[in-house]
Amino acid sequence: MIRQYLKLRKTFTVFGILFFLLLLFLIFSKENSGVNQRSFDDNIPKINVQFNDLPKAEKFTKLNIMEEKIVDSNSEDTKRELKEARSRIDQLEKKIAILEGRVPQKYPDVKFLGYKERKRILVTGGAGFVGSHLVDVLMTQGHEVIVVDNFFTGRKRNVEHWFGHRNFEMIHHDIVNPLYVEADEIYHLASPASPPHYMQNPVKTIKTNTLGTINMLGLARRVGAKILIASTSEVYGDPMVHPQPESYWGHVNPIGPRACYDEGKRVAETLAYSYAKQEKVSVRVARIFNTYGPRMHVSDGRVVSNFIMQALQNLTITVYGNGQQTRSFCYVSDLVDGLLALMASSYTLPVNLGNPVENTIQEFAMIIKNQVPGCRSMVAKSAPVEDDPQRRRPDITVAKQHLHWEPKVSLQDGLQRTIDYFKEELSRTTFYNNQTYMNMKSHN
Ligand SMILES: O=c1ccn([C@@H]2O[C@H](COP(=O)(O)OP(=O)(O)O[C@H]3OC[C@@H](O)[C@H](O)[C@H]3O)[C@@H](O)[C@H]2O)c(=O)[nH]1
Repeated sequence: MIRQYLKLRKTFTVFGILFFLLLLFLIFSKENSGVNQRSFDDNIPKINVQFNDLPKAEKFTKLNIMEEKIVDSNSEDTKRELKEARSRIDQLEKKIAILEGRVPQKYPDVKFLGYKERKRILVTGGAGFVGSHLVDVLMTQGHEVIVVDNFFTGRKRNVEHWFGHRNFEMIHHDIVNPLYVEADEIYHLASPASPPHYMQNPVKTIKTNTLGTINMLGLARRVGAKILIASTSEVYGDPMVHPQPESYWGHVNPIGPRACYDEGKRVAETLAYSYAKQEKVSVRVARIFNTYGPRMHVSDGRVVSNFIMQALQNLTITVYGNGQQTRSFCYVSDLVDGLLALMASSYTLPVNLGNPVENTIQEFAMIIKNQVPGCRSMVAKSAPVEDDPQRRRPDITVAKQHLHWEPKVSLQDGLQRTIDYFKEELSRTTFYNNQTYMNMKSHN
């Protein structure tokens, strides 16, 4: 009797284990298929999903049928669209292959650094326009880079070529809330920088530059990191001294529409030197003047992107006010070199980083119009912007003397690279707009 009971118990135990294993198998296979689906959905634009769901052969059959019809109709526009569609499909196929692990992700070349030279560097706003270019250089130099961004104005696309790299980490986080990570250096760039963007959400802008800066300075103190604060030429306001040296205290309207940014950055500087004095934090402060280059958003709203986008589409180039206000434009790679030089130097007071070549905005509109081949845009004046600084040009004596830095890229070269970038962005946007339209038509 006892023997029979033991035999029966053994049998039930074996069945129990088998049943448990089966359950585990079912759960895991379900989760894995979910992960694949998620990463696919996250990375492929929604508008293309239906088409991309088709097997490759079927896609090309579809395209071939379209192509035959197009050859018949002999429409140049449609032929161009088809060519773009083919290249997009190719790109998406490659992306899918990488996501499915069929081919390894290819990264830009990265130097190997030994553990003594390799630093862990935090870049706040690292998915933004300037931040992402800085991240590229730091990664290429072989450092470990942690990007923190809340994607208010930054974009994953700017850094997606590093996704999965063992030296790269991306944290979706708003620095208005505390952050606990280990770092040797912090580049604190997070903040909207385009006037229409920061004016659209002034409270958020001032919170980022005050609370966000306190959090980053607190982090630097806790982990003993050196920190570089991205300040701005806007701390000089509408300047009464020209060109502006670092010793100039500025002329800022504390309650005007730009105050959230100007005063936010002024407080950020004050905080930096307070932490340096009281908590012995090692700080660097860069006063960044107008910067331009690839990865500016097409709807960034600043003058360079606005004028180039208008010129490329033969739209009216809108000069705000009388166009006699001046600016000096620095190409983004020059700025990044300046930021790196400042972080590496022992100079702790604020440093102007910008290109001293100055133009009126009216002249600048003509420069861009002339550099876009076949541009038929008119240049027209529109309402002035409230509190718009009338003159701006950096005095870069300090940067030259202490960082041995000055800009190298001419306005013509920099603009050419930027125009090429916006051309590509425009064809991308047109393509997706057309896709949406085509999809809508096929659904009707
Ligand atoms: O379409 C436009 C856009 C802008 N402008 C004018 O062009 C000039 C430059 O304007 P932007 O918006 O590019 O930039 P601003 O110089 O006003 O501010 C910038 O200063 C330096 C940085 O810190 C920031 O990136 C940003 O705040 C202004 O006089 C503006 O009124 C136009 O005439 N037309």
